[in-house]
Amino acid sequence: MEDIDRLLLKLKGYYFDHLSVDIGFIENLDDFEIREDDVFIVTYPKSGTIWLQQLLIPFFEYNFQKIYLGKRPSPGLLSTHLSYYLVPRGLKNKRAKIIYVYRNPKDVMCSYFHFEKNVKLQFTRTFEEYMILFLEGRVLRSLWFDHIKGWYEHRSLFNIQFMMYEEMKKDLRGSVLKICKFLGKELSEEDMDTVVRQATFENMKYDPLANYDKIITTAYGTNVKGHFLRKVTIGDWKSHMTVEQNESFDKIFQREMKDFLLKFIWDVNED
Ligand SMILES: Nc1ncnc2c1ncn2[C@@H]1O[C@H](COP(=O)(O)OS(=O)(=O)O)[C@@H](OP(=O)(O)O)[C@H]1O
Repeated sequence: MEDIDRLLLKLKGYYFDHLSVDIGFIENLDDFEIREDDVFIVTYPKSGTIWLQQLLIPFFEYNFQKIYLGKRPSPGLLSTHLSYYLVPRGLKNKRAKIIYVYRNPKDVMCSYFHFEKNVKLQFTRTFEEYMILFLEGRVLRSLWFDHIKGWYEHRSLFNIQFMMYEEMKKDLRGSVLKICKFLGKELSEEDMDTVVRQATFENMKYDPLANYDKIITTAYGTNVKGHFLRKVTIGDWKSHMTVEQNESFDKIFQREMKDFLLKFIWDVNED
């Protein structure tokens, strides 16, 4: 598993991408200026980052225009995969709002596996090997368990709203309403329809500005296979994991997530 370590760079106890990390920026992250009208999307990879961006960007355009264009030229919407302890001090002072999106980790793992396989030429892992790395946190952005537990257990430090990918999938409109409430904004029925419509899979899949395929090709080259919006489903893990793999995953999950309060949805038929 040595080549994994060549692709990853551990800084401050967290795995970054060796090729693209800006070490100076990470070293000085604590001082990064946070403005009160910033909104951060925080996720472990493959949990719905781009989806949330797609929801919030039109949302800002339609409703936050005055605030954003008048007050600050830089984007007020920022996304990060960082662990709670690495983010700027200003966020820990509850200066800005954070939306944390989480997804059941079996589907995260499968989505991540395909992503790595499709974009990285050097990636030769089998699913079995990747699962071991994922469960040990020897992947880009480190251990899923640490990420979600860190953010959730330190939630009182932040102005944070937790959103579940699967709930968004089952009730996108209800999820947008929840986000509106958190951001203290009201959408007209018409704006709500537009926001929801723009963030549906059907719209994003064929919109080159939303489906991320071009961005991925620019970042990783034209050898990239597959599509960024891949399965967009709940329970895809069932078509990847053997019964034994599932049992060993469950064992680790139960040990790591004992007493954890947030619930997860593992199956498309589950409420
Ligand atoms: N509109 C919509 N509806 C449902 N699901 C969606 C949507 N947009 C993105 N996705 C799915 O989110 C997965 C990618 O997650 P991220 O955006 O967090 O990836 S990344 O970490 O920023 O690379 C990836 O999941 P998989 O399809 O399971 O691979 C995307 O398909």
